[in-house]
Amino acid sequence: MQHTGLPFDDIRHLVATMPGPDVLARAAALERQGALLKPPGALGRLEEIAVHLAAWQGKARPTADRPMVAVFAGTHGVSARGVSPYPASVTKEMMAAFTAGRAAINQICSTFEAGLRVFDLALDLPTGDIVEEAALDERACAATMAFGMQAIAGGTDVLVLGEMGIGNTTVAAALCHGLYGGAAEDWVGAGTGATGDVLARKIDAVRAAVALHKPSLGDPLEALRRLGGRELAAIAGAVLSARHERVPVVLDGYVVTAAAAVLHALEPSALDHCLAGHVSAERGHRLVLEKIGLSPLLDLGMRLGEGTGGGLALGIVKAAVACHKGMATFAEAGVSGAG
Ligand SMILES: O=C(O)c1ccc[n+]([C@@H]2O[C@H](COP(=O)([O-])O)[C@@H](O)[C@H]2O)c1
Ligand SMILES: Cc1cc2nc[nH]c2cc1C
Repeated sequence: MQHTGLPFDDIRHLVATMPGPDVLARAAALERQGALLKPPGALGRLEEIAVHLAAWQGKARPTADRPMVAVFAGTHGVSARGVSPYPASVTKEMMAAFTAGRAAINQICSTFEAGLRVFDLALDLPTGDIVEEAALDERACAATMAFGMQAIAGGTDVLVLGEMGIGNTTVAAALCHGLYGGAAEDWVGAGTGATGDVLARKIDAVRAAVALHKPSLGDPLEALRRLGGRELAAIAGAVLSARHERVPVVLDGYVVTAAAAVLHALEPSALDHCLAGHVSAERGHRLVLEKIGLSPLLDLGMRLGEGTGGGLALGIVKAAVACHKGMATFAEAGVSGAG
């Protein structure tokens, strides 16, 4: 990696040198898909998913044997403005629940035999309040992105990204509003259940934060450090390192998608190795998915975060891989093809 002084330069270099899909693996997977015991296309998106994994893993026979859910947790200065019904202390309390195996994401990981890693990103140190200052300075943002690159350490074949952070649907909304414009209201939803005054403060905070940082928002990494937070920076780093290590990624809800959108804004092909696990019920999620050109696998009205929607989509990913791997071909089964 080049070291030219400014921390974001290293990130920009990683974005500029991302590998593309393995076209030979993709062609081989497609050829097998065409020979399997089913009318062509009859497995719908399961077929696309298997071929996507083949192309981005660089394997003619894709795998989902060692899936990993990585949950990044951060604390947000803006939460002191009363933009969430819950106090910031819930973030740490939920970390204890993840460790004890008692949160929703633990049950989803057990269901699909996925690993779970939880990362505490300086939870005692809230980021700057985005309405008054940048969430992070450049060095801290780049360092946190580099930290997020650990998500795939030790080896995994599919990475699901999740997050935990009271107040982070406010920063996700600010980031999307900063990247894509529109009105603040287009990007702000209930989060953990904001209504009335809480929701009004949330909309005001998003509008004010974007107005304050406006002159710098042409650079997506500046948008991330000014309007985002530690878990969002780590998620962007994890998406980027997964690309370099040929690990396909499943995105979770609004917050994870907003973080990934930063990379898409830097380079439109940056999320080509990603699948959208689901569309959450959070206002803004469907719109940001449209902006980055991803179509969600599931739409179950979920709005929890933690990687739960992405983790649930792992079940579909695993089934897609199992069909691609285990089905007989027409020739093997001795079944007649179409006349
Ligand atoms: O990602 C989503 O779509 C999503 C939608 C609603 C809530 N959340 C979760 O709720 C928390 C943030 O909500 P809030 O109201 O505190 O901004 C955070 O821990 C997220 O994981 C996440
Ligand atoms: C209980 C609770 C669990 C969560 N998981 C992700 N965000 C959350 C927010 C709350 C409040």
